[in-house]
Amino acid sequence: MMKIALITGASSGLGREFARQIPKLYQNLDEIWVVARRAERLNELEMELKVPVRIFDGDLNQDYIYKKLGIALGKSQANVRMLVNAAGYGKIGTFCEYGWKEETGMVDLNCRSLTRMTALCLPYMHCGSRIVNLSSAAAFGPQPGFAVYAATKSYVYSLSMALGRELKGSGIYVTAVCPGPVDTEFFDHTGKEVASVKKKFRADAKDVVRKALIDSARGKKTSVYGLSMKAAQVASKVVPDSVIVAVMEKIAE
Ligand SMILES: NC(=O)C1=CN([C@@H]2O[C@H](COP(=O)(O)OP(=O)(O)OC[C@H]3O[C@@H](n4cnc5c(N)ncnc54)[C@H](OP(=O)(O)O)[C@@H]3O)[C@@H](O)[C@H]2O)C=CC1
Ligand SMILES: CC(=O)[C@H](N)C(=O)O
Repeated sequence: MMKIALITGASSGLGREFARQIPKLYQNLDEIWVVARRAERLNELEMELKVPVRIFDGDLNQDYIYKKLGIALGKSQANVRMLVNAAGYGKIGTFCEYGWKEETGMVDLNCRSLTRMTALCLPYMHCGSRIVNLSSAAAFGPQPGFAVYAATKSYVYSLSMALGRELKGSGIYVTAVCPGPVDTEFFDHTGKEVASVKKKFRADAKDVVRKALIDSARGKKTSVYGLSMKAAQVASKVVPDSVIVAVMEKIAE
């Protein structure tokens, strides 16, 4: 059986950082499989990494990429040691500013494709395998002006928690990674300027990923980087939603 890690969204930001750090922590991997649309970026990553890389360039909102992956998983009798679902995007702005295509596009990539990828890989996962899902601190409460994005991340958080519970006993652990703002290309695609407070306090992708991998190795259900985001997580459990919405609206101004 071929031991692999499969990473979506590996052409930039957090996904690419996972591809860089995973081989340092898991030295017995035969290959790393990377998924994203920009093939040239994935080629650069392949040149950079010492472990063999298999490139799946394609759009996760289309069927063909899952078919290609499904065939490859079966043919190589893959043992998926780690699945990182990092592909995702978010548009800043009110619900009515964007058409349905953009709103449902976020749902399709952030929720649907993550769910489909997880379903595709699970039969190839065994005791000790890890699923790392990129949720966000946005999962901790509704965000006016980032409504659909925050809702998709709540979905990822909820799914990760429940799936982790269902898999209890199988030795497969699921970790929802919930960072605050991280310095990646994510904010080049948000359509609008991000709130200044989010700009000021961006975490480094390297640190977020390092912590996520340690938390995943320890079988933790969530990985929350930084004191302020940990405080936000705790606050979300005790502060009423109406207050959270009002605070998030203020932050977005
Ligand atoms: N940056 C941040 O502040 C935070 C980010 N997150 C989450 O982390 C994850 C990674 O984000 P981040 O690294 O910051 O953002 P980036 O924009 O740097 O990376 C996004 C990745 O998703 C891939 N992607 C986008 N659309 C598709 C598609 N249709 N099919 C296949 N791949 C696609 C991109 O590759 P390509 O364009 O080549 O297809 C890219 O590799 C996301 O889920 C995001 O929501 C969570 C909290 C904070
Ligand atoms: C993009 C993110 O997910 C981040 N947590 C934010 O709310 O800015």
